Amino acid sequence: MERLRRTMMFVPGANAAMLRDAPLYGADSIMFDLEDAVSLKEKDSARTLVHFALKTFDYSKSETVVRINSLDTVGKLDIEAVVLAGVNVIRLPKTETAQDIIDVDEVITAVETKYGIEIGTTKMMAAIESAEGTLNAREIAKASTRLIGIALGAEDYVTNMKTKRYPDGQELFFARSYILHAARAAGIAAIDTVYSDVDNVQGFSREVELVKQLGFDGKSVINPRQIPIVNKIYAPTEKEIQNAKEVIWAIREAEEKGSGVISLKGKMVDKPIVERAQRVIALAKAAKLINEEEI
Ligand SMILES: CC(C)(COP(=O)(O)OP(=O)(O)OC[C@H]1O[C@@H](n2cnc3c(N)ncnc32)[C@H](O)[C@@H]1OP(=O)(O)O)[C@@H](O)C(=O)NCCC(=O)NCCSC(=O)C[C@@](O)(CC(=O)O)C(=O)O
Ligand SMILES: [Mg+2]
Repeated sequence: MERLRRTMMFVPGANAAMLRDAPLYGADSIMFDLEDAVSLKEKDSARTLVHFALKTFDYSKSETVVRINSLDTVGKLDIEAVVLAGVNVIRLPKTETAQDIIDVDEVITAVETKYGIEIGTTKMMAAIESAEGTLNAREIAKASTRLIGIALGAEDYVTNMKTKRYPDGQELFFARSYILHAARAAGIAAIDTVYSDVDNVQGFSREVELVKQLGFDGKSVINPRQIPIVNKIYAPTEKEIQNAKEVIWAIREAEEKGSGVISLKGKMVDKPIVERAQRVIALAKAAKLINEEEI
């Protein structure tokens, strides 16, 4: 079953207390930031802190992600420190081209080789934060077998587009749609961007509803208070769960009978319906609306 990534929580890499407490909030992925949430003079100490946090604290209930700096600054040092500490995923910010991904992939391979780590262990994500990156999203999403997803970084993107964020999100519609299509065509995850106004629960909820409707796997978040809101919106309804269970039971029955055609209440059930039902069940389990053994 594919991993759920409803929430990917940014944790500033220089904040030791936040690094320690990050696993308490139940984010599907914890994203330690060495890039824009860390000032220039704290880059080295944040890298060391994140390295030791990864080795010391128990993050096993979440996926661990580190947002590195670009390779033309201190990115290589970031990669070495976090690959050695066993991070699950490296997120490259401000990805412009497929070559950016290939370059980072090569550095990761060199580090894995140096430390005897199996090549390919460390996965990658690309954050797309500009017009150029958006237009290249299709090639970016297929640039490395390490890639598990691509994400929109909307604050940098709207700056590049000479606009700002509006409550209805119209300014992001093309980027969201294109990034989502690029991710789906490559068979990887699509993660929506952050919502910076932490206290605006209504605005945040509206945005989560929108990106769920579009098809995003989840959202980058910046504060633990945003996690239960995303989880609640991504949780399937009772009716959706019941329908999904009936679809799964119908496939099982068809398989037992050796029948290739699945029918439910007189209607044919085909592969996409089964896939959607499986995702509903995975989301319901993650939201603890049904237990693991139930289906
Ligand atoms: C927003 C705020 C200052 C609010 O502070 P507040 O103090 O009001 O928070 P409270 O709710 O009161 O905190 C209650 C308790 O939770 C703890 N707590 C809070 N946040 C926590 C957290 N993140 N991790 C662990 N712990 C946390 C806190 O320590 C306290 O613990 P305790 O004292 O024990 O009770 C704070 O959250 C925060 O700093 N967020 C991270 C910001 C950040 O990383 N920005 C960079 C990434 S975006 C970017 O770069 C743009 C982008 O690149 C994005 C893209 O690419 O997608 C693009 O272009 O769009
Ligand atoms: Mg950014």
